[in-house]
Amino acid sequence: MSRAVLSIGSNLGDRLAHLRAAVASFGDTVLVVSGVYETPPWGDADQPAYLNAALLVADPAATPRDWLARARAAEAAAGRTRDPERRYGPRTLDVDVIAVWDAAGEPVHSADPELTLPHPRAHLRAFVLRPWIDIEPHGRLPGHGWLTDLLNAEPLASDALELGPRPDLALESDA
Ligand SMILES: Nc1ncnc2c1ncn2[C@@H]1O[C@H](COP(=O)(O)OP(=O)(O)OP(=O)(O)O)[C@@H](O)[C@H]1O
Ligand SMILES: Nc1nc2c(c(=O)[nH]1)N=C(CO)CN2
Repeated sequence: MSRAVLSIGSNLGDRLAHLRAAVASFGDTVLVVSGVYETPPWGDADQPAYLNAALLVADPAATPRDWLARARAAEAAAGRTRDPERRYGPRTLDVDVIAVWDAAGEPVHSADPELTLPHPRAHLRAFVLRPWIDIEPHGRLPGHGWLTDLLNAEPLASDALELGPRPDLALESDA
């Protein structure tokens, strides 16, 4: 399994530092990094705004489970804290595996609750789709279609209008 799109987000502490550390933790598997977007909280409005970004990563040796394990390790390194009572509550770092493609370029599909692929809520989240378009303008979310169509469809269109890249913030893959 070789290629994956990851979504990273933070809304607690030094948000940019958490995102930079997440990118650094993926080392030389990182092919492309999106801009940084400040986004309104999705799913639970009573929390600070997030910084979100997307990464394209590749590693010929990595299985889908390896990407999940690396995502969890990055979250742990950021000292991720969560309120178990709040499903979509605030966090220092969230790293989600959005989609994975195998060595033949075919999208991986999985209904395993531990690793569902593509991510089951990606198509509902402008904070995932908008940064992803930065790194793959002609990308498709497997099973759902073109990223640009999804982002422009209701009900995401109104969310998307609030999303703006923060040109003052940048992620470096070797940060
Ligand atoms: N594609 C995926 N990427 C990341 N985690 C996943 C995925 N599919 C299933 N999971 C599982 O989801 C569980 C909850 O993950 P997490 O705490 O990051 O969720 P969340 O960020 O609160 O919500 P969401 O999954 O909607 O982003 C984890 O135990 C993980 O195993
Ligand atoms: N804007 C935004 N909202 C969220 C995010 C996120 O990364 N960005 N992550 C969440 C955890 O599932 C819940 N809500």
